[in-house]
Amino acid sequence: MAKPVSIEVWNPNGKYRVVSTKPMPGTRWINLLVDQDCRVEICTQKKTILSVEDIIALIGDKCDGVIGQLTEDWGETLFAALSRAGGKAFSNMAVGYNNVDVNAANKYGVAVGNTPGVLTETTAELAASLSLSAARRIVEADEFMRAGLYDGWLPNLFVGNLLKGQTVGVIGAGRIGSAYARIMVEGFKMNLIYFDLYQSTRLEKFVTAYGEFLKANGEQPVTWKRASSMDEVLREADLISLHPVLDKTTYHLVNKERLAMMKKEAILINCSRGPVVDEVALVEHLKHNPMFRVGLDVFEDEPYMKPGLAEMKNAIVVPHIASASKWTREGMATLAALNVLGKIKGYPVWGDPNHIEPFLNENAPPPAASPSIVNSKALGLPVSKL
Ligand SMILES: NC(=O)c1ccc[n+]([C@@H]2O[C@H](COP(=O)([O-])OP(=O)(O)OC[C@H]3O[C@@H](n4cnc5c(N)ncnc54)[C@H](O)[C@@H]3O)[C@@H](O)[C@H]2O)c1
Ligand SMILES: O=C(O)[C@H](O)CO
Repeated sequence: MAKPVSIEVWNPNGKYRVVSTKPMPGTRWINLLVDQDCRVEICTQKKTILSVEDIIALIGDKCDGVIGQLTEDWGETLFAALSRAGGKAFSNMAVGYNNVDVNAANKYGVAVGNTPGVLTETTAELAASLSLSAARRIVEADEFMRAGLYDGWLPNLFVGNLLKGQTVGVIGAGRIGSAYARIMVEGFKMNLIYFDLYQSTRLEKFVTAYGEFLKANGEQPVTWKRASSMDEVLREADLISLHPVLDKTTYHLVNKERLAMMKKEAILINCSRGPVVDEVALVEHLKHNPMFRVGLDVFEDEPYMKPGLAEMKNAIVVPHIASASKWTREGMATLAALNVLGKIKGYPVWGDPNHIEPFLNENAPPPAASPSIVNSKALGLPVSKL
């Protein structure tokens, strides 16, 4: 795209120019920017993934801030272009920001925003959906019905895994990993084993309390265990869900050797980032272990799947939709816009990215702060006292 050919403009005479590389759900995010004297330009180009050149064309000669997407390569070239245009504000419309070279942003004094918290339960619910779909072979059974193959009930038709009393493993018990763990423990009475670099005390207290409730009511209590290593989780769990950030320490965290550690009939779920799993090794493992199942929302080379994965009946694959609920996506757009607006207006940074609810209350003006700036310390940005 040499020059942006399709742009939707709001508040053309606004003092500040904010570019959004994609249309985003809802209109609150636009109104919040327009109300603060921003001209909002939304790229409506049909191209799904914009190139660096496309985005440079969008930035142009004067741009105060950009709202971008996790599919875009935000590094030296784009932050230099934004800086040349006078811009100091960028936000990913995502909580993950592995597509952003934060050191390059620091070099140009550009704030990097992300959207934590608003997608926690939505993502955890999708991971739970994939867990159940894999355990009970829902997709295979649906295809069977639609193919007209059903000719009556049979004792062994699509027999799957019972989750109750089994062990659920979580790798990365942060916001989403903890929310997923609670769903699977409370909803299906599973026992938890988790591995994280940090202790998840709140999650441990929840499982303990729920176990005490069950015991007091004559039921088998649930248990929790903090594993000393990721391998311990892989060996012990019947169902494992991956929720770490993607960085150089988690790239191919699940590889051929670790897949071999897992139970032959285990279920692996990945709603974090595709490169956390060696997908080539995963396809081989699925081929040689027909009772092993996966549920994948993310892929190593999105939008492509590694050869062979699409043919695997023991794999459920969906196109990176874990945060795709209306409320969450509109909230992500709002947080991303407020990150950019906050930097433009010189607001401080919100002090607690785990409690961003005040920014999502549609009946009240948002706090005069940027919800979540990942390089606020590096840029020496003030923290809100609100
Ligand atoms: N598929 C989707 O649509 C979707 C939606 C939301 C988030 N995500 C991904 O999920 C990630 C987690 O989001 P979150 O809000 O829970 O973040 P978070 O920061 O709250 O949790 C991430 C956790 O990973 C842990 N961790 C980091 N390195 C680890 C390692 N080597 N081993 C084990 N644990 C490790 C951290 O300690 C932290 O507790 C995001 O970074 C994003 O990439 C994907
Ligand atoms: O990191 C994220 O937020 C997801 O991948 C998209 O919602």
